[in-house]
Amino acid sequence: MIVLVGFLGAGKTTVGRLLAARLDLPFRDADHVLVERQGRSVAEVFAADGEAAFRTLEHEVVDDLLAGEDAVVALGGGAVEHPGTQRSLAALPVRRPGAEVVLLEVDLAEARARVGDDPGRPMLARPDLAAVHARRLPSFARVASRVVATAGRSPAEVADAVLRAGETGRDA
Ligand SMILES: Nc1ncnc2c1ncn2[C@@H]1O[C@H](COP(=O)(O)OP(=O)(O)O)[C@@H](O)[C@H]1O
Ligand SMILES: O=C(O)C1=C[C@@H](OP(=O)(O)O)[C@@H](O)[C@H](O)C1
Ligand SMILES: [Mg+2]
Repeated sequence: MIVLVGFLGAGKTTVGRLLAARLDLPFRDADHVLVERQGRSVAEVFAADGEAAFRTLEHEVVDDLLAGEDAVVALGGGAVEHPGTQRSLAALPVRRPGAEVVLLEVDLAEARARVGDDPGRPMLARPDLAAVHARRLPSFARVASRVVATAGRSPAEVADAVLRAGETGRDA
């Protein structure tokens, strides 16, 4: 199992799909599963129930995916903010030997350039997005067993780097 973490716009969903095709594994995206279960979009859940409720729903989805079939799993950028999700990710290598949590790195400016003002990503409306980015960095670093830079790389090149990083833990 490969689990992709990283800030919104890092390319988790895009690269995850490519990786799954290369590895001949199913692709699972926590946001897609949540939307399917809720019958509502991410933006609708944020607007009606708030971010804290979204994080609880997200945690349930992530735990199910981490315990489920072998797959490439893309998480949402804020999943690591939930303490239960942090614990589940930290426990993954023990529960599933060989499983990897891969951090796709992206700085805030690049992330913003990639996603524009996508109304499907309600976090973009936050005035303190820079602080959100900064406070997630230690959580990403704590849970990741591999780190892959995405700046200046196409999604296919990032997928290559993820596979290469399997040998060293870092792609550079
Ligand atoms: N390495 C990359 N370089 C440039 N654009 C990218 C890259 N990876 C993803 N993108 C683009 O950035 C946007 C966000 O990608 P997405 O896969 O949804 O990221 P995430 O799931 O991490 O939020 C999409 O428009 C996607 O095509
Ligand atoms: O950063 C965040 O808090 C979020 C990121 C989104 O996923 P992506 O990282 O795939 O955009 C999605 O889970 C939701 O909009 C919240
Ligand atoms: Mg995504």
